[in-house]
Amino acid sequence: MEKYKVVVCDHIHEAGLEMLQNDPQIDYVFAADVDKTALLDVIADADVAITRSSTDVDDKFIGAAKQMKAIVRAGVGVDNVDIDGCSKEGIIVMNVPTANTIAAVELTMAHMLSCMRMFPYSHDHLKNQRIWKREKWYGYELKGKKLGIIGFGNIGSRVGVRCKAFEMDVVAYDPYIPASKATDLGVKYTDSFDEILGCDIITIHTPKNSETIDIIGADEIAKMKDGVVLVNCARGGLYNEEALYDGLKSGKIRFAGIDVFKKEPATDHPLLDLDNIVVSPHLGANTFESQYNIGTQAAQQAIEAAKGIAFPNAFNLPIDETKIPAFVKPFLELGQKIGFMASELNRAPIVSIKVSAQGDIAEYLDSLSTFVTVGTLADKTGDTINYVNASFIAEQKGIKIETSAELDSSAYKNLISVKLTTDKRVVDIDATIFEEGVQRIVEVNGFDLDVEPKGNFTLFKNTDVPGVIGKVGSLLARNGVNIGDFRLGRNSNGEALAVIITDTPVKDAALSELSALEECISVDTVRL
Ligand SMILES: NC(=O)C1=CN([C@@H]2O[C@H](COP(=O)(O)OP(=O)(O)OC[C@H]3O[C@@H](n4cnc5c(N)ncnc54)[C@H](O)[C@@H]3O)[C@@H](O)[C@H]2O)C=CC1
Ligand SMILES: O=C(O)CCC(=O)C(=O)O
Repeated sequence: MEKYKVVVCDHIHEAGLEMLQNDPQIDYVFAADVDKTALLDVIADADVAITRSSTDVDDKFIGAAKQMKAIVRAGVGVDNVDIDGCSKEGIIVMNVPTANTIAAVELTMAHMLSCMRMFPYSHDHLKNQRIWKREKWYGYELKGKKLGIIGFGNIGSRVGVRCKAFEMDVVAYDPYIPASKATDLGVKYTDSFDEILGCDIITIHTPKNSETIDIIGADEIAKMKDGVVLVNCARGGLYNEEALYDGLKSGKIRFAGIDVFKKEPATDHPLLDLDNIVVSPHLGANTFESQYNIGTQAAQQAIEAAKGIAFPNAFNLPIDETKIPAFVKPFLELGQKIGFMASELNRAPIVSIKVSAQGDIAEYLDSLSTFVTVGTLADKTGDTINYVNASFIAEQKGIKIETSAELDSSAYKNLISVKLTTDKRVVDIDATIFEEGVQRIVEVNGFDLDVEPKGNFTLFKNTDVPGVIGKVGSLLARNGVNIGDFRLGRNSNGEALAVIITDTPVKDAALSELSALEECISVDTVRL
């Protein structure tokens, strides 16, 4: 069995580590406590690395990662990942985009309220200095204040919604969204940065890049209202730190709530000397809920990437973004996944791969076919497959690749089908993505299904007679296997196909028992 090395470079939730531990094909190394120089040796033969903001993926890291296929940034910001450098070495960079959104939103609210009511200071006064001085702690209300949000993405937009509930007058500045994204939420949209600078409170939620570094500097602060409040729970350096310090020192900025610093850890930062600032040590993602979500999603993405099943949330897939619209990208990922699934269900020398598409995605058949081929051949040909060499390797192996744009005859807006022919049999899988981004396998070998391509799959085909579901259920229970989901498809030949998704992989002994059932036609497993 092929094994893959995944190095966890920073702390992630235990549940994510367990997922890596429980996958028989993954050898994982927990290196969060390893010194960053020693880490370079640990990653030398790694297939995938999971990183957070404490690990910079810079030229040293990339140079040391000789076999790396992918990096999963367990969080949103990839400003500490050299994406171009990774692309040059063929390393795919992924993030986990929305798992910590709510945690960052709520921390922003905590900072905003702390700035208005100064309660970290009054808390310290009472708790640590034992002073009861109510007249010292007059603050301000959020109600009626004008809030300027710079960057109206996942976090900024949710901050906007919460601030509307506080009866604030909310205005968003984000040149990369349609105005309706704000106005639909009852938030005013502006394309005037000066309007934002004129607000009572300003909060920023953009990525950190060449356009946003120092987006607020001395000149912008000079244009602000006296007594403005600034919040930054996005990235250090979006507000120029020297200008922020001067503004706070002079009292032009009344208060600031800051979670992030240009250089972290920031234990010796001049901003910490001021007494009109509330700070936290980059805690935007620090809730148990978000760490669970990020840890498990990062582990899932790392497993999929290591095996070549899919590269979800990738930044640098070899796709020309100007030629391939955003809605097609998830279908490419899905195509790779069902290509992988088809080849796992049909483990024999491959004769041909046929990729068909219906709907608007049919225009992008060549790209779909490349991704399906990568998934199908991932680690099955003894070669390292990537998006550049996939069709070349297929050709070298004598595998015929066919594509076809089908007529729109199905009930689905877009449908991708993979038909994998080996010298033993044919496996045919159809899949789609619904409007909400939900991936679904809708047909396997002529059996209609409705199942998410994720988890430990056992495909049990049987003669369609009464009592089989009960037998299969109790057999698995006897073998200590818990069923998470059970989907059934039937055909007109008196056969049924059960797709059983289990919490843990079904072991060989149980598979043999399943095959021995008199109704059984075939049993296959695949882990996605
Ligand atoms: N403090 C913490 O622990 C955390 C920090 N973050 C950071 O928060 C920030 C926002 O994250 P998300 O909302 O998830 O990202 P997102 O990608 O959903 O939203 C970012 C928004 O910024 C906009 N934007 C880009 N350039 C802009 C510009 N020049 N002016 C105005 N808007 C611009 C984009 O159009 C987008 O709508 C990121 O920097 C991320 O790294 C995220 C999670 C936790
Ligand atoms: O967990 C981390 O590394 C911090 C979270 C963060 O800043 C992000 O997701 O962008």
